Amino acid sequence: MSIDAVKVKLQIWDTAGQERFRSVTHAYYRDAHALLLLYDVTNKASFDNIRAWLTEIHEYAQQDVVVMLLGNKADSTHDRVVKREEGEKLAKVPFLGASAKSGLNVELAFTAVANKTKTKEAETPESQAPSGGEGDGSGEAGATATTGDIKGLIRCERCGYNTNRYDHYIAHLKHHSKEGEDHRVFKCTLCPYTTVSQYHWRKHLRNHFPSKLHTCSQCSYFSDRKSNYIQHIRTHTGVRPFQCLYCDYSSSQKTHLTRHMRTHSGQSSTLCSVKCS
Ligand SMILES: Nc1nc2c(ncn2[C@@H]2O[C@H](COP(=O)(O)OP(=O)(O)OP(=O)(O)O)[C@@H](O)[C@H]2O)c(=O)[nH]1
Repeated sequence: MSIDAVKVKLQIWDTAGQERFRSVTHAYYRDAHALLLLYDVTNKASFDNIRAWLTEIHEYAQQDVVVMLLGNKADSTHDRVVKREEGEKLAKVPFLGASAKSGLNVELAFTAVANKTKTKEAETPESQAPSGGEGDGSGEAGATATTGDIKGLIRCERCGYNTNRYDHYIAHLKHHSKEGEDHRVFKCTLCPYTTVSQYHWRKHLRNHFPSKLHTCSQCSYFSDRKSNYIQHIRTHTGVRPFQCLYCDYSSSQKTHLTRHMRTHSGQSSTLCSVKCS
């Protein structure tokens, strides 16, 4: 397949899933660059087996192997016994609902792992995502299975921005190509989420702080405590409202002034370095 005008050759091995073939399977995935792990959404046992497969992968596959979990037969909405959320929650690997019958997300799954494998192996940071790979969004119970399902799979090598959506990634790349563009990336310090959109960043933070949150308009700082936020803002404005009574020292933070004052009172072994040493 073609990824960003680069031809990527995939050699695909369909291994037998049954327990009795497991030892044969080890040999297959030992040298694999990527593994697509499938279960049948109409068969609970196949889903329950996934944990065992993940353990095997952890034990036998290459450490940096690209793994993706697929909940197949998404078209069988009436017979579904494994909810989509269960698949998403099962492992910290990208998940897609798929259907070999309707073709839902089949191409996307291969494109995504090929892209990830290519990016991982490329020495240069110039790797880019493919421009296609849209899922048709049909067949998933209560949810649309689209490109948006591959969590954090696509990462911008230039700035660390990562997304689960190709369309967002492509939009993100434009930030790098525009001359003079502000390359700010907004990061969540509580989880790996990053975005170039301040709007989405604020929206995301509400997941962590549903009630009150103060976000800095100039950087990725946020706090649920107003006093901390006000203190942070002074790092941008340069305002230093806390003045020493004995010398020229001033600080943006009260705690810094308190520490400084000890140099005058003799409580600190350090001497004041501003004027009165
Ligand atoms: N409805 C539906 N049926 C499917 C889908 N994929 C596979 N099947 C059916 O599920 C059955 C098993 O498919 P296989 O491709 O043999 O499954 P497998 O996992 O390769 O089986 P092993 O060879 O035992 O590992 C067949 O009857 C397929 O027609 C799908 O996406 N939707």
